[in-house]
Amino acid sequence: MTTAPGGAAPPLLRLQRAGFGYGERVVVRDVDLEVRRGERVAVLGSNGSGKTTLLRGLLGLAARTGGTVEVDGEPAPSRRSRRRTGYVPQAMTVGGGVPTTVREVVSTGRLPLRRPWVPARREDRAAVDAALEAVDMAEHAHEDVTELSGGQQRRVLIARALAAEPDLLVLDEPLAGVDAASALGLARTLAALAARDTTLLVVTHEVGPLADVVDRAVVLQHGRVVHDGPLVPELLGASDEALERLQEESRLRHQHVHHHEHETSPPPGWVSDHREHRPQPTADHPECHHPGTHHPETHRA
Ligand SMILES: Nc1ncnc2c1ncn2[C@@H]1O[C@H](COP(=O)(O)OP(=O)(O)OP(=O)(O)O)[C@@H](O)[C@H]1O
Repeated sequence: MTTAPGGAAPPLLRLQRAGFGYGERVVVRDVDLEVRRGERVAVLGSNGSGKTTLLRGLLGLAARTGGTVEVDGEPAPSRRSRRRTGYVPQAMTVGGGVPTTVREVVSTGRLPLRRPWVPARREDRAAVDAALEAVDMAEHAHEDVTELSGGQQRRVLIARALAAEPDLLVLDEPLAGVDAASALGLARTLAALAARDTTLLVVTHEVGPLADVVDRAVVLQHGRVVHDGPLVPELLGASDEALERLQEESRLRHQHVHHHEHETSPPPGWVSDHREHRPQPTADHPECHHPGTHHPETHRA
């Protein structure tokens, strides 16, 4: 672990005023986000709000249009940061008709750490075993992945990411596209990972099934963070409409706070959406400025 000059460990992930997009198009902007070791953070937001782009951006799979990304205090993405970050993409299943065992798929997660042409070492096999155990798929290790349910396949992909022993596991909609029973199994798997203090960043539409897993929620709206804090009850089972309502409440609160000449701070978890909704500093009100810097640990439940 890298240690900051002051001696304190940096957050595992730190985004400062980060923006991401595609070509000329900026989709996510001005994101300040810190994830500390052991935190389990859900990224919520309605369709098209930029959740996947945020994940892809911090992994270096979408273009960074501004700001900075750091993993463990070092600029990311880098070779090192990629190794430390496990990624389970959205709606991906394993298949293609070629019979492959669960163990073979999980073992591919180990490849970035292995030297070419060198057979798997004992620690490689142990990491694969541990990953299979972590997602409760050890007893299926020799089965053909194409014959597993969608939920089981998703668990195999989580295990593949875990096989590289990442510090941070990033999952995009892990519960999407599987039946209710499989979603429950996956939620249990994630809860088991959470119990082992795995650091998780999970994009999800529905945080309800993950209520026991995540300890913090970040809500995106139109590519900006409008909430970063505890998983408040309004967010559980939040529909797109509920998220829109939260944003409107946030906007009204900010207006109210501003109207009262900053007598009070926004309630915990509410992040200033100052670009769109808050007045910018003017010659008349030079003090009217709301830095976006946010310290998540002050917002934990
Ligand atoms: N490869 C791409 N090229 C150009 N624009 C893209 C690309 N991928 C996504 N976008 C656009 O970026 C915006 C945000 O998409 P993104 O997938 O990040 O949202 P999301 O919140 O994850 O949505 P959903 O919940 O539907 O998955 C959308 O308007 C989308 O059209």
